[in-house]
Parts: sequence; C-alpha cells; structure tokens
Amino acid sequence: MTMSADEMHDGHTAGPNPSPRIVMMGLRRGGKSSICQVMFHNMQPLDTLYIESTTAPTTSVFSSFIDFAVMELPGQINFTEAMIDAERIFSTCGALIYVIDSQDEYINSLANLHSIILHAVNANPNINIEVFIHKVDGLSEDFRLDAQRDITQRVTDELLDDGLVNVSISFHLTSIFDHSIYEAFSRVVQKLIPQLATLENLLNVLCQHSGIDKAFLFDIGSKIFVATDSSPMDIPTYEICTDFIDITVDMNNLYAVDRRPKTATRTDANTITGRADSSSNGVKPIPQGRPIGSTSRLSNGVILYLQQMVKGLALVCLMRKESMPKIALVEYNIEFFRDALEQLWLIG
Ligand SMILES: Nc1nc2c(ncn2[C@@H]2O[C@H](COP(=O)(O)OP(=O)(O)OP(=O)(O)O)[C@@H](O)[C@H]2O)c(=O)[nH]1
Repeated sequence: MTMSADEMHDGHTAGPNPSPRIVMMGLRRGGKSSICQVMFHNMQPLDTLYIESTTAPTTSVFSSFIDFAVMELPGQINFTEAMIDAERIFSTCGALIYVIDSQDEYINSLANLHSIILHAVNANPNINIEVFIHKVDGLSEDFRLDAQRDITQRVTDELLDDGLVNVSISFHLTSIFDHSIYEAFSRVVQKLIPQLATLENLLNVLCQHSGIDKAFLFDIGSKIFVATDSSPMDIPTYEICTDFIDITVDMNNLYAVDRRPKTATRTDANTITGRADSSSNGVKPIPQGRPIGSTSRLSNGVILYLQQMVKGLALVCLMRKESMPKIALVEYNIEFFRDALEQLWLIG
C-alpha cells in the first residue's frame, strides 16, 4: 500500500493546503515523538519516558503567524520498503528534521540520514535539512562539541563525495530537558517564514526607536520565536522570556472573566476561552478577546514587557530601567508595530 502525504493525518484539520510542512525522521527511540509532545502538547519531559513507539505516520497542524504542519514518520518504518509516497512528501515539505540519538552509537543513523538526504534532495532541491543531535543532556560540554564536529564532518564529507555541494543543511544540539529544543525548532520554523526579513527589520526599528535592548516575537502556544531583532541572543534570555510568557498566560487564565453563557457545555468552554486547536492539543489556552499584556522588573533592574499581537503571537521585550520613564513612547511605537504586523499578516 502506498500512503500519500494527505492520507497520513491525525485528525487536526489542515485545510486544503497545510503548508509549509515539516517532516521529522530518524531511527527508533531517537526522540521524535518526545519532541512533538513536549513542544506542541505541553507534555512534561520526564513523562516522555512512557511514550510508546510510534507505529504510523502522524501529522499535527499548528496555526500561528504561518500555519505549519509537522509530520512524524516512525523510526520502525523503512520508508523505501514501506512504499510511503516519499517523493510526494519531500516535494511538498519545507524542512526535513532528522533526529539522531547522541547517547547511542550513531553510525547507523548517519547511513540512514545519508540515504534520506539523497531521496529528499532529489525530490526537492530547496528542502532544508535540519539535523537534531538529540539527547545532549546526557553528554558533557566537550562531548557535545565533539559529537557535533564528528557528525557534521561525516555528513558533509559524504555529501561532497556524491557531488552534492548546494544542500542546505544545519546541525543543532538539542534536548527536551532544556530550552535548546525550542531554539532549534524556532530556527527551523523561521526559515519557512517568507516575511522573516521584514519582521526582523520591524523589530530592529522598534528597538532602535524605543530604547529596547532585545525583542522577540513568540508564538504563545508553542513558545517558538518567530523572529527577533539583530542584536545577539543567548539561551538564558530566551528562557526568561518563555517563563514570562507562561506566568503571564497562567495569571491571565486565573483571573480571566468567564464570558461563557450560563448554558455552555464543557466542550463549548474550550472554544470560547482558548485557541480552538490548542485546547484540543493540550497546549495552554491562549486568551481571546482583550489582548494580554504584562510588565515585570527583574532583580538586576531589567524590565520585561509583553504584549499580545495578532494570531497568538506575543511581543516580548527586554529593556533597562532607564527606559521606564519613556514607557508611553514604547507603547506608542508598539501600536505601530502591531499595525504593521496585522498588515503583513493580511497580505500574507
Ligand atoms: N535523555 C533524554 N532522553 C530523551 C530525550 N528525548 C527523548 N528521550 C527519551 O527517548 C526515548 C524514546 O523517545 P521517543 O520519542 O519515543 O522516540 P521516537 O523517535 O519517537 O521513537 P519511535 O516512535 O520508535 O520512532 C524516551 O524514553 C524518551 O524519554 C532527550 O532530550 N534526552
């Protein structure tokens, strides 16, 4: 039986053109399902210990500034033998994430990755190959870098031997036990956003004219950052921002006015107070109606500022306390940023 991309679906509505598509592959027990569960279904990393091996391809569709679908192909399927319509899957997808278990012997993974890259690039020369060197939480700092160097060297050497010099391939060190998986996934998604350069430009202009040191545009549900300004970023800053989003959403949900009609059923409640597809995925419900906003001052004087934007996005900014007297100007500029974002989203 040949399975086509459209047949492999887990029930989330994709619409007629669920693009861009991210395909996730890798050998058994590499960590693919765990990544999807932690990123998009709010599962706690430790709970992934009990995940059963995936037996059939699954697709989840997420709606944000861009709609994107993530398809996971189980490691136990040899996709060439299983007659999966690989050509079609690769030709319609924007990125192929290949997950390598760095705590295990990875020679077999590299051979498997190589044959998949050959198929993928043949079907779609523009595909982005993203290699997740995963489970690095179990490796020391030195070991991580050694593994990354070794894997990068082996994969690129083999591609060069095959004369494939223009393959777009990136390597990321990831773990579900820290924020590295969010950063890596953000980088993958960003490459699929056609408006990325415009978003970054808008954030740069906003920072320059408002005394903001760093600004991120986050998808609230998945905590993927869709764009950031061009100033350097580090993982601790990213972590502070995602924690701030969590706290803000939790506080908002705690004190949100219940606008449900008295007769509403339990099922109605999800669609009234939460993002329709996030509620069914286990992702925190994103407040509808009045946009959420919050300001907080850290012990080192840094101010965190959050404003909800269009399509479940939030602008999170870091600024020094000296910028606080100019907060009216910051908010004025953010209104322009929001307008620009709305226009950008409307023209698609
Ligand atoms: N230490 C560590 N373990 C992880 C990480 N990610 C996943 N795991 C564990 O790896 C095991 C396998 O994870 P799965 O998500 O089922 O792997 P899979 O690639 O989906 O496997 P198949 O469904 O067989 O294709 C689970 O016990 C997870 O808890 C990680 O970042 N670090």
